[in-house]
Amino acid sequence: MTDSPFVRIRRDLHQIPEPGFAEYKTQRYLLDYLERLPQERLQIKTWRTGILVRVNGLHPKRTIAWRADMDGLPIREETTYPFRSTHEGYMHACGHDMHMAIGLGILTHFVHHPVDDDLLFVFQPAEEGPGGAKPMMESEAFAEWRPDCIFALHIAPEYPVGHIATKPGILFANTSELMIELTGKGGHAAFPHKANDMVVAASHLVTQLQSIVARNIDPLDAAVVTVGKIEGGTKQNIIAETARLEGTIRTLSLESMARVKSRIEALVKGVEAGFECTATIDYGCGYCQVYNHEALTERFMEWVGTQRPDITPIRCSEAMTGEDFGFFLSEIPGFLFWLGVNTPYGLHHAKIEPDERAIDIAISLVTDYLTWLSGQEEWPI
Ligand SMILES: CC(=O)N[C@@H](CCC[C@H](N)C(=O)O)C(=O)O
Repeated sequence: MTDSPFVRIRRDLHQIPEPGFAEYKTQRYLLDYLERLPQERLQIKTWRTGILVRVNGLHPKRTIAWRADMDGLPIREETTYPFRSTHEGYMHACGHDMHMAIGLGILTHFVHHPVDDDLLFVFQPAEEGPGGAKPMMESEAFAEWRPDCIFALHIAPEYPVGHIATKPGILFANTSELMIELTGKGGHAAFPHKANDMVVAASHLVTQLQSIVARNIDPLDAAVVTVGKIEGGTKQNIIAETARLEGTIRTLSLESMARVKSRIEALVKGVEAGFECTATIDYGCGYCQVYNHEALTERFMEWVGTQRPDITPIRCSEAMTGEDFGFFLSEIPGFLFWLGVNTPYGLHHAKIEPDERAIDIAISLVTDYLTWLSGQEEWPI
């Protein structure tokens, strides 16, 4: 049992993870909660499966935004929780249940303790793909309440509870999804010379793709090419006519992103020639880097260090994670920080169990920070 209403909310949300742009039950749950709050200062709009909530300030001159993402992942949960996912094959394995509960906690605080400025809470769908941030930011609904600055957090399994980590400038990488379809000629397993086997072609391609980061990219300009899924063939004694690879590309620079893509295209052409097959490449969704506003982030780290002795701020390195929050930061000053949740299993792991004490810590940290920020005449923007 827990006394914290926001831990209970997190557990409720944990049980209903949904794919991007299909967060129907999640949206309903959040709306039901919002509708039970005192309504005097609240304005609520939905955008697709997302929600925008404005908490009107006392003497508003500016709008400060807080963003939480909403979608789950196609992972079969293996936690020890009694409140496991009830959606078979889906799990909140990237902490978005924590992010939403924290978002509601911060919002609830300001409903009862308004500050001068208006606050905008952005519950954003489809962070894991195909990306809700960009279309949401381009929507009329968002334009009407466009904020002056925007902030977010992401849970970090590797940091202890009570620690946060961030840095000015680039924090997360540029990303692109990668889907490659190979089509050859199927046939009987006993007559390989009469077929073009796409399981063999795909296996060669996966191995060749590993050479891009090792041999085509400056080692000081980090890049990642990960193939996370392979599908091919239908039965053990049938030569596979088709195979499909699904993966993701991560780079710190846009030059490296272009270079990785051109090398993938060259290697795929080579496989087409070498294995007498045809191939298509689809880059799916791509996110721009998370680039933290330098002065705002420096000031935040300094503020945590001086105003919150219970919290340890860590100046971390950049990570090859992707986050479509980068699209918000490409136009609106702000930053994202990691929130320590101390668990041995990483993000996207079926056994991840974030330490829930981080929820109330984050709510109190962010409410304090936004209250302080709203009280500042001048922002370092
Ligand atoms: C924080 C996090 O884990 N984000 C995801 C974003 C994925 C974007 C897209 N589906 C892709 O795979 O490129 C991540 O995997 O970093």
